Amino acid sequence: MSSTRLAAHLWLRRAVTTHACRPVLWSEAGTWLTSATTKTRSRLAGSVSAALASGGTLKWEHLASHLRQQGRSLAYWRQASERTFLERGSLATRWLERVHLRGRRAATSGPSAEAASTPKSASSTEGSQAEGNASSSAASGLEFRFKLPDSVSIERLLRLARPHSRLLAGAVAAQITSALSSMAFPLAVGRMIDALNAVDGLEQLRRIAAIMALLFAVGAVAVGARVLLLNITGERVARALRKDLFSAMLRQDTSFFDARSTGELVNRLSADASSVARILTDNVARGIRASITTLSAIGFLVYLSPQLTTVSLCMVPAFAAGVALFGRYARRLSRQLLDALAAANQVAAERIAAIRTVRLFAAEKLELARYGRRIDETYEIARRVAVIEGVYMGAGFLTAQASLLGVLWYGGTMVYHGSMTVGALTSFAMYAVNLGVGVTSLSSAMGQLIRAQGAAARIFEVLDRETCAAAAAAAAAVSKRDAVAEAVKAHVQHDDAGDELRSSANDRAKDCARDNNSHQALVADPDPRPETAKTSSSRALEEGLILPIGYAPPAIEYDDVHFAYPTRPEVPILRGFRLAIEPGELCALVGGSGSGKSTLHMLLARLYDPNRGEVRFAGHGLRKLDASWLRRQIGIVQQEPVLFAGTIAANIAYGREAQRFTQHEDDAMLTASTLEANELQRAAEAAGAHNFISQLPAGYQTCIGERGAGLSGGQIQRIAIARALFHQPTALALDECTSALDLETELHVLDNLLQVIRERRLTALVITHRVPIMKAADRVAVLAGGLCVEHGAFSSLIQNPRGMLPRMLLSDQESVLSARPATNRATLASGTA
Ligand SMILES: Nc1ncnc2c1ncn2[C@@H]1O[C@H](COP(=O)(O)OP(=O)(O)OP(=O)(O)O)[C@@H](O)[C@H]1O
Repeated sequence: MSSTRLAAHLWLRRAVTTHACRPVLWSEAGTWLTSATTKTRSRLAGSVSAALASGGTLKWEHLASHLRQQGRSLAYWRQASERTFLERGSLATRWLERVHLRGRRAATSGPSAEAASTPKSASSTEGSQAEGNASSSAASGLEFRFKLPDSVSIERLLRLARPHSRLLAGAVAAQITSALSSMAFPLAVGRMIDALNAVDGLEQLRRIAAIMALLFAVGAVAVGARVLLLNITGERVARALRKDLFSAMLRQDTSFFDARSTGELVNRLSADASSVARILTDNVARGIRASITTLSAIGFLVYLSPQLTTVSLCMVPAFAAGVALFGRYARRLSRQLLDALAAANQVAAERIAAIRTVRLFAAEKLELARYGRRIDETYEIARRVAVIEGVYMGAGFLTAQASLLGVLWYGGTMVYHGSMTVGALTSFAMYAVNLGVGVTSLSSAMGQLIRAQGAAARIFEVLDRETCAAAAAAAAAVSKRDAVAEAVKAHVQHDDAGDELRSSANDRAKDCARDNNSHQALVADPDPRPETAKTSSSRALEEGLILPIGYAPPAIEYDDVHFAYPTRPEVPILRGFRLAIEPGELCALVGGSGSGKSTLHMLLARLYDPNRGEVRFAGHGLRKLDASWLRRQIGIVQQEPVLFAGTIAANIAYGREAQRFTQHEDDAMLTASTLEANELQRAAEAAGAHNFISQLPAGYQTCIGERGAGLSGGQIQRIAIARALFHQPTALALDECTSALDLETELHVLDNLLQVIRERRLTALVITHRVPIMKAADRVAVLAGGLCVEHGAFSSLIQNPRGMLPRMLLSDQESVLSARPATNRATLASGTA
């Protein structure tokens, strides 16, 4: 095996074994990877890790064939000099996501996928790997099982507590103290019994009692300290886990959320995190205490009678075998139980969030039954857990009792023959009981720890999942050093900022290129707005490229964009969409329902990446840009905007508040009241929201409920528009954002918006069915069949009798007219279409 292939092989193995999976056909991967660059390999490593972490069963043949395709494409990519490895990596990422989804479907569709992945196939493959025989592996259609781990290693679980090791050490010290103080008790009882026959018995009794009183006092303090320290440690572990988990969730790409429910994710944050934390800390302490009890009990037993100790320990091997069996079964059930509970919570969370819909359809009974079914499933698994726990604990108890009986019988015989005192036998029996308690408690702690592994697996699944965006960001960081200098030059030339600014920007670009830590690339800032209002800030963020575009409106370009949603990879939405919007141009986007108009916005904001082709903002491929910066540039108003519970002012200021927080994180949360009231009002006026807001009792400080509860649909839309405008974007992406308004208000709001777009010279991509907007737009683009079928001025498109636009408007009009009473027809025909 050549050194490159060996490196590729080692890489893939590392990526895969990290997630405890069984990979096959190493040599196949090696063959392809020899032609890949180091960077591509590292990208792909991330992708494979992500796919593995997400679980499912992936078909190796898919992976192999796609790797080959990637190899072919690589030659093409090499020719296209302006494209970086980043795109290649990203394509690989997307493909792996698709394979992952296929794998998930295969896993859910039946046991065949599972069956195909036999240990035999794995081992035979490892054999082929050792041989490094590419041809034999290529011919094979073996499967390669990406298995979601049922559990994580106990070692990894224990590592969660490492940052709190001091507290934990305190708790352990307290635990040891309390365990040792109580371990002296049986010895003291034996001595007391034997003292009754001694000459100075009373004196001995007094002395022993005094020592015991002291030990008990120390033990009581130790118990209190242990409980306190353990609780605090548990809470700290839970806090850290939740923060890490939430942060990992926020980092995930949008398709991650398409495939998972809110309830399930919230369940991981709440139940799983606290279960892991509590079980971890409680059981670590309990396990330590049990170990001390067990070991010291054995020590005392050996000290009192080695012969009798042998009798009492003869049951231990049988018990250990029981523990091992129980562990395997309990781990699997524990994971199933958590999954079932999460599914039940998902139903509850979704139905409670949509309680109005449930009521309107009088579906309470249906939902109760649905939830009941889920909970019954949970109960069924919990019942099985209870049964095996019961059997396990019962067997443990029986072992302990049998061992005690053996001690009493055999020890009694020894006392009878005079080879042991009554006191010693009493002490021995008590230590034997302690041993039983210690072993039972140790095994129970192990059992709990095993169950925690199941919950932890659900948490690590998210924590370990590398996102497409993260992969791209990492790649961007690598390529940014060169790109920043290039971009600064390009944009300063593009901008009207003048020679002075240009030279300053170039200076900074040179500085930046000199800077080894080019994550901190600073670029020129010709933006005269106050620091807090800048959207094209020169501030360096950690990831991607930040352009110094200042007031200059950006160009937006869709270049041969192909796209299918990751959750439905087989349904193409865009099939080579091309559209170039000039800086400061207002483009109206028209198309049938479901044609992919909103998808174009999603791609522009980089909530998804195209499968092929590129979206460019201000001349740069989106993958090269810092995603947060990009999103701050674009004011998006979705068709059904979502508001958060809080004041109206806080909702309007949301984007800017987030920006400020990112830039001055130390300042803690900025409240809306600290933000500029006048500007806020201007944004609301432009959105046509000021009038109704000022009529509310608390005006801008009026509190609204979750998802804007307490406001009408039209009011929510207007606040969302104000939120987008207050954000100070350089581009606007509006998605039928006035559809909930009455015609008069809508025209008023649209009028304001058009004025703002013109005044601020915003580049705008407005999805609409409204003729006034199409007329006002510089250009109308028509989307059909995943393509831009025509574009141009409204006046010219509408006059083309064979064009799409007239047909589309006509069919819209006809469907509206046929649905309305005759009296409205004339008005609608002349007013709207
Ligand atoms: N998250 C998603 N996952 C999978 N498919 C999706 C997703 N979002 C949208 N789609 C599908 O993509 C297609 C285009 O959706 P999109 O929302 O872009 O259409 P649209 O043109 O904006 O429609 P409308 O005018 O009705 O809002 C639709 O067929 C839709 O079912």
